[in-house]
Amino acid sequence: MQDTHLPVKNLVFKDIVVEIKKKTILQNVWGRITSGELMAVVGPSGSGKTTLLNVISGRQHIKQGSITVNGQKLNKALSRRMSYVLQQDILPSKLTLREVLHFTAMIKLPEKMTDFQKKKRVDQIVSQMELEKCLDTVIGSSWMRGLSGGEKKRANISCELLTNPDIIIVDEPTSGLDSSLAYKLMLNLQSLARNHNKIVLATIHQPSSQIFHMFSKLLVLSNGKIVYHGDAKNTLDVFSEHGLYCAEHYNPADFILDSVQGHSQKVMKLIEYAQEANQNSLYSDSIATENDEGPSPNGEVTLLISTQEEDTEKWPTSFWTQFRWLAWRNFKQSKTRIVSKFEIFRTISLGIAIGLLYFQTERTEDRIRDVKGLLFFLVVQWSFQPLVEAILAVPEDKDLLLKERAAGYYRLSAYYMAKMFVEAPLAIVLPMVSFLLVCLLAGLDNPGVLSLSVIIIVLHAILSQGLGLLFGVVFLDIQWGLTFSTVFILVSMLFVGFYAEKIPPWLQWLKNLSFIAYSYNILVMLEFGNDIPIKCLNLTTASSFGPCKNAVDTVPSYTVVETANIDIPLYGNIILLISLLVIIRFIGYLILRFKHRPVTAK
Ligand SMILES: Nc1ncnc2c1ncn2[C@@H]1O[C@H](COP(=O)(O)OP(=O)(O)OP(=O)(O)O)[C@@H](O)[C@H]1O
Repeated sequence: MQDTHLPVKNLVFKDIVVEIKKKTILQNVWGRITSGELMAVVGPSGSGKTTLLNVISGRQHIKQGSITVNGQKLNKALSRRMSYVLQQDILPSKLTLREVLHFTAMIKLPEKMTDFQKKKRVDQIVSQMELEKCLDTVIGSSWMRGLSGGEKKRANISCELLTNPDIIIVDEPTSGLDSSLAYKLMLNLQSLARNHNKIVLATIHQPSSQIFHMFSKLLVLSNGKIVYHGDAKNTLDVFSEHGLYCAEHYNPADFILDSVQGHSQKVMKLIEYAQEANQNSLYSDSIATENDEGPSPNGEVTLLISTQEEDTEKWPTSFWTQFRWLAWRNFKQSKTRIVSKFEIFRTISLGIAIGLLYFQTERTEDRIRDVKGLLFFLVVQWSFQPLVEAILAVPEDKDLLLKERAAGYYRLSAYYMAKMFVEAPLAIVLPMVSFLLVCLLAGLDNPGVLSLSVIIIVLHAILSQGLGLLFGVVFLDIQWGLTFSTVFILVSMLFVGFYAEKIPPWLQWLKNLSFIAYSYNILVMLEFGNDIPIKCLNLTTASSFGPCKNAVDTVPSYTVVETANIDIPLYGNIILLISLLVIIRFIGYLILRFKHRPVTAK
């Protein structure tokens, strides 16, 4: 994939200053790493290691400083030659490792590679990371057994290695692993640097002495400042020159970490020494300064890329490929929820129960309210069910989406369309089956009316699902999503006019927001908007239905619509329903795009 590129020779970062919420997290941090080297970033917890990796990978805004690759400022094209393995192993829990690697290869490797070449690339990585034995094991989660911690970490790294990046950034690769697994994993990373000429940059919390000796370069941070930066093998000499002596047989990494806790006089001297080294070596470095235009005025990572380059290289795969593979993965990940026997049982049994309650309802004056009640109930049922399902579906892949967006895996539009496509059966098949079942049992079986009503209930369910996705992406939290949606649906129900016919004038406007009202009104107009006769009761004087009071035997059905206080005509309601459906989906997309824009990887 990189054949057409010049090889990456070095990565240099200079004078990096990061401030978060007015707190200085990194202060004049600098460093240089060349291909074939493994650089470790060590330091006490909270010293700024992850922040530094976020900066180098272009995911954290900086107040000051610059990052260059081969002397060229970091830009989108160069960023694509880096891979960032996050500390957390965020992978789709229900897929097997083989499926995850296959998906990643299909989405991330360029379209011009054949499927065979992509498969070969996967095999190569699997063998490099020694993952052959667990290819058919599911990834797993805290609720479901799957890959072990070490396997999951290697799986995570493998996904990032598929594109054959030149710069590999890994945050805490050994956390949670036992010493032998940690050692093996670091051997893998060392081999990537040494044998494949990559630049490998990793933060390590507490390396063993065996692991320490694998590092070519070391960068020691304390409270956001550099205490040491240089060859790993020279670290102890520099420390001892400043009065910090490591006892024989003591783990050098432990010694370094113990020494830099707090800012003693000796550590302050080391910080000064590191700053001097920065002045003396790095600024005279011709590679670092070549093509370097200095820090951007606002201190942010400048993305120097031509429009043409961006257009042609922004995504490795087309929208269609991304949509297809995202739909495939989404289905695999959510199929137990989408094709759920519980869901089918709930829908059918509830359908039969409702159908039997309203069994073969006669067209008589006293049953008009029952039929309207049934239609109202069905609309409410298909408001709650798809909406709740969609709210539960969004947080399911929140972390995965944020991680993959930050790494530029795919277009957000491809993700959103795939999600809608995969979730669609819940909003199409189930309401359709349930509605037909209930209506046939209840005797609402006029073929013309029934077929149009089914379409309306499906549109309503799709709208409710869209609202669920919208609330899901707004809150990205199940509890908040469910709480808000319950209030929203219950208020929408109140404003239909079914429970309260006289709504106070100052609250009338809320009627327009009731999405339930549009669908319910349409169903009433379809069911009663014809001249099929309704039998009046004999009690003409006591009749509760106005049109029957004129001592007539029957009245046409449309008199129900005329007396129903519906102020928008049938087509107006249909247009409003469809418009709402499109607008809600679009707002959901915009919120996902702009509210949850990935900035940092942590
Ligand atoms: N979004 C944020 N808001 C406020 N403070 C933050 C934020 N992100 C990071 N920090 C602070 O920045 C400092 C450096 O954090 P960072 O995660 O880079 O440290 P670290 O060395 O990677 O720590 P650890 O080894 O525990 O992962 C910490 O004090 C942290 O609390």
